[in-house]
Amino acid sequence: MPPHPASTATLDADWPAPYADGPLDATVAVPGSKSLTNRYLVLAALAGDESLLRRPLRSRDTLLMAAALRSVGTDVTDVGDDWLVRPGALHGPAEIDCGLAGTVMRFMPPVAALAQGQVSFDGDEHARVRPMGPVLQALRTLGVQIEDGGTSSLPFTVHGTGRVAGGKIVMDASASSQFVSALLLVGARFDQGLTVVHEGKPLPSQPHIDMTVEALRDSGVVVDDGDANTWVVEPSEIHSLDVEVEPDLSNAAPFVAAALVAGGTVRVPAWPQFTTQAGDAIRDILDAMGADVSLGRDGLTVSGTGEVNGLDVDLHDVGELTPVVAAVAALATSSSQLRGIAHLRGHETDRLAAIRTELTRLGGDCDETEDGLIIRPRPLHGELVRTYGDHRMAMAAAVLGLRVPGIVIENVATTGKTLPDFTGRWSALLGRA
Ligand SMILES: O=C(O)C1=C[C@@H](OP(=O)(O)O)[C@@H](O)[C@H](O)C1
Ligand SMILES: C=C(OP(=O)(O)O)C(=O)O
Repeated sequence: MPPHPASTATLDADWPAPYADGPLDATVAVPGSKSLTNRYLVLAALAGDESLLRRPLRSRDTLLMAAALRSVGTDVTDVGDDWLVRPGALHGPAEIDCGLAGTVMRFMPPVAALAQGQVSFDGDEHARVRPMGPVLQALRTLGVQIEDGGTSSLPFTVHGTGRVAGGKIVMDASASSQFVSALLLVGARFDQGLTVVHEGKPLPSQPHIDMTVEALRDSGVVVDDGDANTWVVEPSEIHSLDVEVEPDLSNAAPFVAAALVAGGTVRVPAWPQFTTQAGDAIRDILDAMGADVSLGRDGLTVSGTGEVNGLDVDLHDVGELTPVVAAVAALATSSSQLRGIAHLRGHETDRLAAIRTELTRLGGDCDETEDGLIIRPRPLHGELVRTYGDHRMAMAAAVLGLRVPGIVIENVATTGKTLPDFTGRWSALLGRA
């Protein structure tokens, strides 16, 4: 399929990460949450009337989601900083480019099942090895016809008939919480609603499922999540939304971690006091690693001295933070163990292997365990850090660069997956133009 414009925005440029030669003093405005933006987009496309998403994230993953929804009949229009979403009759034929976005490749097939016609999906080369099977299998169980050449992965084609009867599905979502979220987001539009039961090893990223349930309830959908690993979505209309998208707290993580690593203070305005974003956990993590962290009405303030403690932490709920936490841990004065993150092997890249390999190349000491990483701080040296098309590997390398002279980040534009102008924002953090 021809590349979508949102897919061609990456330049392979290597970027010398700036070294911090003094304490930081910066205020960083962080753009909207990827996870919230893409949930709101899907719900707005399925709603009965038009929705307004205020200050959504515009990055590769969300532009791909908007493009995917447009291609099946939804009108997504820029209104200043906002997006006006007008739902239309869902239809094929359409070709959807998922890029490397887990949210697009998992959330869109159930939407395509509600479209009349054929919808084909493909994405980046690595997207073809990200786990996808349980979503396709669940849709087949519900009677949806899908062709995937027997691979249970991208590329595949969904043959929608415009309606899905619904009912109950049992799936193993231990590889990704997005399998559950994907089905819950559309369940109210199935004739009988939908019951999803997870059976298997523990679910990762539970806060992301809670975020889905809250977004559904904000749209007037009745969801019963009272029993563990079971969600019941009543059939109903989906109400239109008028929502302000919170800043992306996982994208904020490298910026606030910088205050601990380099010393000084970093403030993030509009940090929500209550949130379903898993990335909020960075506050407790940085506190445990030695930062002074305070959340007030004006936002979050993180201060540090440059002295970092190691920690033992279970990141099962918030795997997104792993690369940045690993970078901070590599600069600590004692060892760290990061647990509960075996599922990161199916993320943008095999993140456990990528972190171990790159820290080792820099002179670090990092071991992979069955479900995580052990990091023993060692003096690190400057080197090209490979990013494997993973935005969070690039952000982690920038954190290391604050304290290790000579770090160069390969393909820094990969950060555009979830954060526009990362290099400009990172330079501004250090007071550089
Ligand atoms: O639903 C979401 O928005 C997400 C869920 C999580 O996925 P996994 O459960 O696959 O880790 C998270 O890591 C990802 O960045 C975003
Ligand atoms: C795992 C991530 O993304 P995705 O939504 O593509 O799964 C991530 O952003 O860290």
